[in-house]
Amino acid sequence: MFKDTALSTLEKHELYISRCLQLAKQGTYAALPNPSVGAVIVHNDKIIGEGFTSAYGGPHAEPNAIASVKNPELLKESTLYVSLEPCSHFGKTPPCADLVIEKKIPKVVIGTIDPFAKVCGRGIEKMREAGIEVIVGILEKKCQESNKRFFTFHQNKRPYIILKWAQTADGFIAPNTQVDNRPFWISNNYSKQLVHKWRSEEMAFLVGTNTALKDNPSLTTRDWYGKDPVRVYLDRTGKVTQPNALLDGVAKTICITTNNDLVSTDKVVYAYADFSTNLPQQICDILYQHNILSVVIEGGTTTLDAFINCGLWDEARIFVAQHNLGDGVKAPQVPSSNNTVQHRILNDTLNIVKR
Ligand SMILES: NC(=O)C1=CN([C@@H]2O[C@H](COP(=O)(O)OP(=O)(O)OC[C@H]3O[C@@H](n4cnc5c(N)ncnc54)[C@H](OP(=O)(O)O)[C@@H]3O)[C@@H](O)[C@H]2O)C=CC1
Ligand SMILES: Nc1c(N[C@@H]2O[C@H](COP(=O)(O)O)[C@@H](O)[C@H]2O)[nH]c(=O)[nH]c1=O
Ligand SMILES: [Zn+2]
Repeated sequence: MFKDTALSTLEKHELYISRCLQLAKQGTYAALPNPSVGAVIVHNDKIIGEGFTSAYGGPHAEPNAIASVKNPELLKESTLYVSLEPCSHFGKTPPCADLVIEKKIPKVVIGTIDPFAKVCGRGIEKMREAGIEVIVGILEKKCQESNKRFFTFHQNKRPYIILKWAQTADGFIAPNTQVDNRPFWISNNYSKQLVHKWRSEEMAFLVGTNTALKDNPSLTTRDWYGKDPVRVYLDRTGKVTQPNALLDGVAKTICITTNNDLVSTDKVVYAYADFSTNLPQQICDILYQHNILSVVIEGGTTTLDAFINCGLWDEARIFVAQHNLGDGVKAPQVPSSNNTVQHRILNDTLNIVKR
């Protein structure tokens, strides 16, 4: 409640949309591949209802916020604040724009328009046609950033791409020769656990052929609670064979290959790519077709460099350990960015670089 308020109308709009963003954060990963949205219902400068998107397939933010209002009679005199345009289509749930109209909410303030082709302004249009006052574009950039995977997917027709690797202080990701079938570990156990948290959050993890062969990686979520990501590996000529861990069938796995004749099984889905030209873009197209909104490129350097060289990445998460290796597989380098944040994880440094 604003008593003796000095806030302008715009400041109030920004305050409530900020609250929507706080709420939306709680649903970010569970809602995928849907966006996570926050909604706040305000009556006479007082919040009377709040909600955010339920786990995928469940109700959206608006019905959750509406259901939380104790006295539904007040809806007719309230403003609905929502970080993303209310939907206008029948998906897993009915259109939220219809519900807003049905509940006779007279005013709606929206953070940003929905880039999804089936909505994309139609929710706004529907509500305006029903006589609702609709304001659009409050904290627009922040609202888009809050659903960066969803926006990248629908606007750029590719997943949000996170490059990730661990390197020694002197810039190596592995020794030249390593014990077969086991990764050479560089980062510490807490960093490793954080990576497993990311595995539970992002939709896919991808490795190159040499990494699949040398490390025999599982790419599953073991040191954190949650789902496994879709595992993706490159295998131009069919070098990765049983008993590689990537073929154990415990999680959906996509093999990108030049072999057109391979028939997908319950363990591996084969996807064709021409490795001689712009492979990263083809990988993006394949992941887009599989409805994958985010991918972590785990390495190795050849694979990471391929994405860096064609500018196909959004974020890099680089663990730097304190010890040296002297020689080995050189770590990739991303162009320096003034959008870099550094975290300390015991004796590791984690640099998060955004393009
Ligand atoms: N510290 C860390 O965070 C990590 C370390 N690693 C280490 O990295 C090392 C492997 O790195 P690296 O040798 O660079 O290999 P990669 O794992 O990146 O695999 C590269 C191979 O993939 C195939 N390929 C073909 N075309 C492309 C293309 N356009 N882009 C990418 N790959 C292509 C090639 O194999 P082909 O010729 O058969 O087609 C190529 O040699 C391992 O020792 C592993 O342990 C790996 C991941 C993370
Ligand atoms: N060596 C190294 C990493 N290696 C990455 O982890 C993969 C192994 O995954 P899993 O088999 O599921 O444990 C491996 O193939 C490579 O992609 N990661 C890191 O965070 N730090 C490290 O020092
Ligand atoms: Zn909706």
